[in-house]
Amino acid sequence: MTSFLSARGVSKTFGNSASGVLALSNVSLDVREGEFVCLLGASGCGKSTLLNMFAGFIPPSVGELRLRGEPISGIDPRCGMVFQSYALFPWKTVRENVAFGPKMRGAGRRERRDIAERFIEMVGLSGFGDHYPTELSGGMQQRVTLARCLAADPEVLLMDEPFAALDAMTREILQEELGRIHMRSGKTVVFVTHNIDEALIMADRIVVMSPRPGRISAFIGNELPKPRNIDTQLLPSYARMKREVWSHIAGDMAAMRDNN
Ligand SMILES: Nc1ncnc2c1ncn2[C@@H]1O[C@H](COP(=O)(O)OP(=O)(O)OP(=O)(O)O)[C@@H](O)[C@H]1O
Repeated sequence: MTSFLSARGVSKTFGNSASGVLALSNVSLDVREGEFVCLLGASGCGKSTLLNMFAGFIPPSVGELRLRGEPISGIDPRCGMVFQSYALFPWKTVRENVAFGPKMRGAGRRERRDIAERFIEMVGLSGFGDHYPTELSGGMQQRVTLARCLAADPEVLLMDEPFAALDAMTREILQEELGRIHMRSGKTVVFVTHNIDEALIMADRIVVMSPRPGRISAFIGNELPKPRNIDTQLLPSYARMKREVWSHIAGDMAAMRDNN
């Protein structure tokens, strides 16, 4: 079976090979269509580097990345990226921001408006279509970013710590909402985080990464029942999973200390 999104033997060195930084070493990963994968690990283990390679922003030094069996050789409209900072057009309204993707692919005025309204509603911002980003809170701006990405209808959502800048309560609400949107849309998601709870709430599968050099140290399937929300964290199975994930991360950190 051809995997939907894959990395095969991928390494990345920044700078020249003699004095450069080996950010990723021999990473292989297969993401199934519709799967929600979290890349989890401490700072500097290459999570963003791997995500940026899936997005086609940077090429690997060694190895290959593929989407639907085709090599990823540059930025591909089938992949939508959501960053930690909101990256909205400040001079456009919420509706215009969300309608940007459909406009780029040639949708007419009416269709653009309908699509924008649908996604604005999906992220819980009905009534804010005429507002400008600066008139919204950080959490609302991140909802707009998510709506804009979804409205462009990418096959894969690549998300780099999208909720890291938000307060804890807003983050939990948006995690729940993204989980709901994922269940409904069936999109494939690769989501970077260094937060174990976030990975446990969001992921179908957690890919634990460790630093120096960045590599994958464990794949952990997450069978916690869905939809997941704050109550999920009270389940005994949640505590068991958290202990399992933490034991991998703590093991990696101990190994790193011993090597220093
Ligand atoms: N453009 C670059 N030039 C040089 N080194 C880089 C570049 N991008 C990343 N690196 C290095 O590669 C390594 C992995 O970085 P990366 O940002 O992928 O890690 P990360 O796991 O996403 O970290 P964080 O959680 O802090 O964002 C780090 O040592 C980093 O300094």
